[in-house]
Amino acid sequence: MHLFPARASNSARGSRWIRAAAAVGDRAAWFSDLHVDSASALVVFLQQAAAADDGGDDDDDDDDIILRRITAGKLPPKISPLIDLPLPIIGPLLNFIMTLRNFKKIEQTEQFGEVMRIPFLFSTAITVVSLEGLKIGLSCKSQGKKVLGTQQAESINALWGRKSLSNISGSEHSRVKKLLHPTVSVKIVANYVSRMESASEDWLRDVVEPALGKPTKMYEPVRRFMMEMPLRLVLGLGDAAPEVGIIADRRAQGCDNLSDTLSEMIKQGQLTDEEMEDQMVTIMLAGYETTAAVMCVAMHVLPMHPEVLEKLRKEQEGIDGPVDWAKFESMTYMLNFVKECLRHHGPVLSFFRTVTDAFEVGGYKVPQGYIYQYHLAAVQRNSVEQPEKIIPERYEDPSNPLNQPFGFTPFGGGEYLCLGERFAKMEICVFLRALVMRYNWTHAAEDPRMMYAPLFLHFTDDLPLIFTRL
Ligand code: HEM
Repeated sequence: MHLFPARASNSARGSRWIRAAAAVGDRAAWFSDLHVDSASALVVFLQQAAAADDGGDDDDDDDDIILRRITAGKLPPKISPLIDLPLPIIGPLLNFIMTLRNFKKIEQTEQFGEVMRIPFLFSTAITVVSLEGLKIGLSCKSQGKKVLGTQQAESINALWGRKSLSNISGSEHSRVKKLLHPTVSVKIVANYVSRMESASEDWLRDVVEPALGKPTKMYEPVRRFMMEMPLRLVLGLGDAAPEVGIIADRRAQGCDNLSDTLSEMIKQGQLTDEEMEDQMVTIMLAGYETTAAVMCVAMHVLPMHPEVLEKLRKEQEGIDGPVDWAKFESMTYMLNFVKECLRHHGPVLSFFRTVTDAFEVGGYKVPQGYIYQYHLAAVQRNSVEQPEKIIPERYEDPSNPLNQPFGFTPFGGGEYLCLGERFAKMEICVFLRALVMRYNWTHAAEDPRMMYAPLFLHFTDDLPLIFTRL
């Protein structure tokens, strides 16, 4: 599947993308430096799309979304990554960086306890690896009182936008989120099931088939693949949409017959253009790396769990294609397997909030003004027996801690609960169905390397696998 065909059918869009991509080059490097890897990868993807899309006139580029933002000089000067704090004291920072590696956090907890303090010169972060800490982080409340507010690095703010769901709070956040829910409803996401199925089949044909029998690095190709789907969902790109996701053009041309997120937002007529733009950028960035990571975790664990693979195949063999929403919902074993992948190596390590009011966690006082880091991945992984093992049946047992409130939170919770959960699960299940029905595979490297860098799970050796046809 190619989102942007090598020859663009028409268009104003070619020149716009090419000019913006040219301007963006060094900014992409800026992002890589900061390890804001997802932004960097998306920029490269867009540049390549521009290169493929070579037609066009000299239309103005007012509406280019990510590119305009990146080239508009809105970015803050280069300072420390992630939480934009003043210069740190070296020891704690090194410690902090080291803990991002895989599940070192769990080992650290054994050494230092579940609540750790990271002093910086002018500020302090508290990092909490416990269920109690997670509950406070997700609900933003302690003992019923609101104690946490949003906290994003200035660099992320600049890229995602000040009106991004991730950067707004309180009644503004509730209003925008309420308006966004219908744009990712079952009705909308269901439209993408068959697209995801055919896109997955095309992708397997293009990427896996030519590599049969040879070690092939899967992580990067999967990531690139997963960049395309949010762009389709959000902007309708490559589908019926008349233009490259442009708010003004879309409004002018009418979108009554379109059902992507942007068209739905325009039809609602309740969000400003800035609000819509920021949500689109947010969804594009939030929506691909996470999903790609889960698909790769699935590919990583399945060769070590042949009994699970067999059950997955059995379930899928009982479901005739093509898949639709009802068939997707009937994939209960597959859904439970995907949950296990999310538990085994949740794609999101942790999140940050700002302490707006002092509170206590794990017997420690957390003062106002501190930064609060709560951990999703490590807490969940630790919450079951035999955490290394993939056991989809865990989700069938109501007494399992995973099935208790806050027991399973890879998509977050509370007011900031992931907007794309439904879409993500559909994408992953439909992709895995296509994969397990066609191939067997083994690891080409003995010890696949995974790490959180900085907050999202990455396969640093690109997950080399060897596929054979079933
Ligand atoms: C397996 C895949 C995914 C995982 C594990 C995941 C995880 C998360 C988590 C943990 C949050 C909460 C952030 C916080 O507490 O501040 C979140 C928020 C969000 N996610 Fe996802 N996500 C995934 C896929 C997606 C997809 C596919 C989309 C879009 C189509 C998406 C869009 C969003 C948005 C817009 C938010 C912000 C919600 C808000 O602030 O109210 N995510 N996600």
